[in-house]
Amino acid sequence: MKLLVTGGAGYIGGIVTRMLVDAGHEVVVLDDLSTGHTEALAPEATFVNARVHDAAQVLTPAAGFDGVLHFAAFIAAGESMTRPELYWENNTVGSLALIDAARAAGVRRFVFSSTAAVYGNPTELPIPESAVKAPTNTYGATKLAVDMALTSEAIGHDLGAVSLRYFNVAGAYLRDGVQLGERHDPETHLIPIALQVAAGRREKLQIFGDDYPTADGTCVRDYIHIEDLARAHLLALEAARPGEHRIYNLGNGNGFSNRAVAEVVREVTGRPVPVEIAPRREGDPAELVASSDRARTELGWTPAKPTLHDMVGDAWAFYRSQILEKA
Ligand SMILES: O=c1ccn([C@@H]2O[C@H](COP(=O)(O)OP(=O)(O)O[C@H]3O[C@H](CO)[C@H](O)[C@H](O)[C@H]3O)[C@@H](O)[C@H]2O)c(=O)[nH]1
Repeated sequence: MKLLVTGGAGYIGGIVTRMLVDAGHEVVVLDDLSTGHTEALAPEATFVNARVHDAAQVLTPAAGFDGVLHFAAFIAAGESMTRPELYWENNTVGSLALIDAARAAGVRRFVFSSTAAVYGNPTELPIPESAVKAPTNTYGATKLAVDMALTSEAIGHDLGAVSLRYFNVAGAYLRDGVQLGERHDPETHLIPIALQVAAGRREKLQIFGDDYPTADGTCVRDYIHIEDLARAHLLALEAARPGEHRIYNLGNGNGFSNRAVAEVVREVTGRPVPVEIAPRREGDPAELVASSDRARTELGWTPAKPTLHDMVGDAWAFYRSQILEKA
């Protein structure tokens, strides 16, 4: 297929692009490099430096695109509470412009990066796709709005849409001499920050809140390896059917508290990770654990690296070779 990948210079979009190219697809990457890195771009893909808002410049009827995979977004849940306008403008307004462009260009398949954050504090665990959607942060709300727009688009204009609701993505892609991993600036995600502490680049890990209604009082998340997550995108692309909006949770169904994550980082790195309890971060749900039964049944998706040790091990290998050794 000829595919447009937005956010292909990011952690997840960059890795999915490699896998799409390896599978024989022709890929054009659209990314404004606002948070992405040129090193993450797959050399086989054509790169266009533009915002998703301007996708119509590339996504023309004459260009003959079969599908769009839409990763480009702002993703820091904490920041989305202090700068919500950025998130609505980039994540929602930008996505609506992209959907318009896709419609005008006759694109039949659309795979969207949705999130566990759409559920807010879940009323049932593990969380099925049918659970109540009540986001507690703006990030989740901006993504839920796009999910709803895709449902309308599938019904109204026969789009084949798939939303993949990521739980917490971790690990790195370490294959064929290519090393791609998580690198945000500034870093806000738990595992990369804990690795910076283990590496001595940061004094301590601040854990945001220990008074949540969980076993040890810290928030609980369900981690998924980037390779398993990426593979689900290729399956989703094949599964897209005109007039249907399919939605799949992607996680392993195992909850790890923030304290437990710090412990796994200590075990894997063999280094101390001093922890300090800090105030809660605005907008954080207490516990997010996925039921991914639908993805397993309908997509035939099976995670190959379900353990947090594997994820942290790969993230640590990436961090040491790509960040510490090149610094
Ligand atoms: O220095 C830190 C960083 C994070 N956390 C805590 O660690 C947990 C995980 O936080 P992350 O920022 O790593 O990720 P989120 O759980 O906020 O994940 C959200 O954002 C992700 C993308 O960034 C995914 O989309 C995911 O589905 C969505 O829920 C949260 O309890 C957070 O408060 C800390 O205690 N200290």
